[in-house]
Amino acid sequence: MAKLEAKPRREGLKCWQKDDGSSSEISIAESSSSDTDCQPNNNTMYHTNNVEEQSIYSFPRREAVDISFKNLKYTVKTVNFSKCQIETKEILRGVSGTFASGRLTAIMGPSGAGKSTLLNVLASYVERGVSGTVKVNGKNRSANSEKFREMSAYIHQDDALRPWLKVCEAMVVAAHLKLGYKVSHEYKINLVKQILTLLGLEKRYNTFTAKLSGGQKKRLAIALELISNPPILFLDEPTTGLDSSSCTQCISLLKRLAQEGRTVICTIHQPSALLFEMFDDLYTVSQGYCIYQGTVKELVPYLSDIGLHCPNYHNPADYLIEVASGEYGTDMSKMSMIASSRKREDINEKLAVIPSEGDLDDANIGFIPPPESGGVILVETERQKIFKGSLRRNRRSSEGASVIMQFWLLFWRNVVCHRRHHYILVCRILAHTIIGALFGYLYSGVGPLATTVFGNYVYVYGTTLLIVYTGKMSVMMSFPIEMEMLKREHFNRWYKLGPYFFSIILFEIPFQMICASTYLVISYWLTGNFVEEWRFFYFMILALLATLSAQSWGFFFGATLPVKIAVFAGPVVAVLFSVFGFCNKYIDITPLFRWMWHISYYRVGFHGILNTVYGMNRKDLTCPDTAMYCHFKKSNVFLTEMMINDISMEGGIFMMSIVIVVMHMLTIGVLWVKLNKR
Ligand SMILES: Nc1ncnc2c1ncn2[C@@H]1O[C@H](COP(=O)(O)OP(=O)(O)OP(=O)(O)O)[C@@H](O)[C@H]1O
Repeated sequence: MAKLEAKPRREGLKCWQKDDGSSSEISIAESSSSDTDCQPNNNTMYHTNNVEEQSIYSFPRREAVDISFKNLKYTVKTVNFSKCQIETKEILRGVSGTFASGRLTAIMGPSGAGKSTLLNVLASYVERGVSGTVKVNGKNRSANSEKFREMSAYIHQDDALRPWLKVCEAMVVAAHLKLGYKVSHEYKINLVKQILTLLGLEKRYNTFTAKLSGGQKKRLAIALELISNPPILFLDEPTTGLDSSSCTQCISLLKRLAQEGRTVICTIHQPSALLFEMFDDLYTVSQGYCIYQGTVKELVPYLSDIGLHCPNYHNPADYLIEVASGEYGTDMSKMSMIASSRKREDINEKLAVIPSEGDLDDANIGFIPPPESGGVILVETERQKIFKGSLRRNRRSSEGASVIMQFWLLFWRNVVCHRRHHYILVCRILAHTIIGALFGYLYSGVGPLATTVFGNYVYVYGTTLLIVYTGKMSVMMSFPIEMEMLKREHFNRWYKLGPYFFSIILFEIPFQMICASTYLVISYWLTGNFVEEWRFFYFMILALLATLSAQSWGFFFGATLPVKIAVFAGPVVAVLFSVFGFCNKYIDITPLFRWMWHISYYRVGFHGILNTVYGMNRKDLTCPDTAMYCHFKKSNVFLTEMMINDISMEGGIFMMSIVIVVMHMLTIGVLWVKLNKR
């Protein structure tokens, strides 16, 4: 007990600390003097040097939200290879509890106890395999409740942030996405600065997120979610990877957010005594059981009551983990029974006044009207507008930005990130240019001659191979790299999948077309294939469709398979398709595999390109003056011998267009399942 009563130096923690260690006299106007992109029109609100004064202004207050859950179970099916059977593993074994508003709650327990799982289940991040009830202010919450998603934000352990965005840009994009365009730009900028100040990041306004420290990244991840002012915050191990000072900063920030009326729940591994004391409540999990729920202060007396005496001068958090790890031979199921039979008067009294019926999606949980006076007067009118807008939005349960604006913002973000990370784009263009010049040099002048038809055939073969591989491989990694960020942003309702997907492909498609065109124009010209404009036009159309078909397959593999499998499965499937039609004649293919010949976009592209070169009534090829016999003088002879003299150009264009559309639709489908079937 004596140990618990030794209070940390709260004065130093109460305020949010700036990165330079000081805790007051913050002037955003001063720190952001070099701002360009994110500068508000009227910055009067920030010309205060008084932290307390700034902290009066806060978000429109939302109704307090209490979460209670009963008999929550989570089971997964695992394959036992040694026994060749599927086993069911119970990870949460019927846990119950309550997380109250205005409290900072820690979910603690040894590694593998089920902390993250409990957080995932409560945040609705996992839905399959979950049973039991979760109530929000007494209303039943369904697993896929939109209302609950709107009320909560989930901040994951890994700081999945876009490294090439500045802090202010990341915040402003999030503000546009979450608040929509009915809210003025000035308000959003002010809000962004307000939040960054609150989190001690105002001096990092123009810093790239890649250059932030671990603690700053964590705070930025929280700041991004605070824009929509959610009353519930879930955080998975927010202190992992932070030094003790950053941990203290982070937890004191969470405490402050809780004190404003939010329900803040976070998992934590093994906090120091100082950190431990900063939490209000504690929920301890071990082997899927809840072995303690109550206030931090009550922990040591409670453990003593059940015969577990925390030694003097021992960190109670460490002792709790030792108990939960079974170091004192305690039976967790028995401890869980004792914990559940224990009454928590404070929480139970509070919950008793909440009417407990109906579903959350039918309930009107929204904003509390702002006080008539108080707050920063300069922005009061705007606040009122926002508040009313938020109320309306809340009633309609609608999104922030419209779908078109979501697309536009995400596209802009994508372009900015690529522009800053441009060496990959430059490499892609350079590679196509160099290989175009190389191929053009190797097969220089083969186009018009009857004696070099096979050389030209190899050039077309190499061309198809190149554009198919560059189309596919350049995008295969897009989604695996993006997936964590996409999951976080989509789960926290920043945007819908459709606008996100189109913002990606509408950058990649034109860029791949530019790359492929660079190669095609250079090599086509150097090989002397240019005869007529319309042939070149068909050549380009077919080649570009082939590269875009491959690209759509690349997106599909990237979205479907783990990176390590995608990088070899993609090329393997590409080779498989190339076999059926690249150099094979239809009659040589085993009937069993002829369907592959029909669906191979490789074959369609390759044959179509050859037809643009030698088909469609091409004039006689040039033969040597001395030649007695010139076999391929009539280019059609070559196509007949290769059994590709009856190519339908329109059919090929149609088939590859269908491949592109179908594969993109399948990719959207796969991503949708990954994001929504959790
Ligand atoms: N989908 C799953 N399939 C199989 N096992 C799972 C699954 N999800 C969680 N587990 C197992 O459930 C247990 C609890 O996992 P969880 O991530 O919740 O632990 P934790 O308490 O957060 O641990 P840590 O502190 O190490 O992150 C672990 O043994 C984990 O391997």
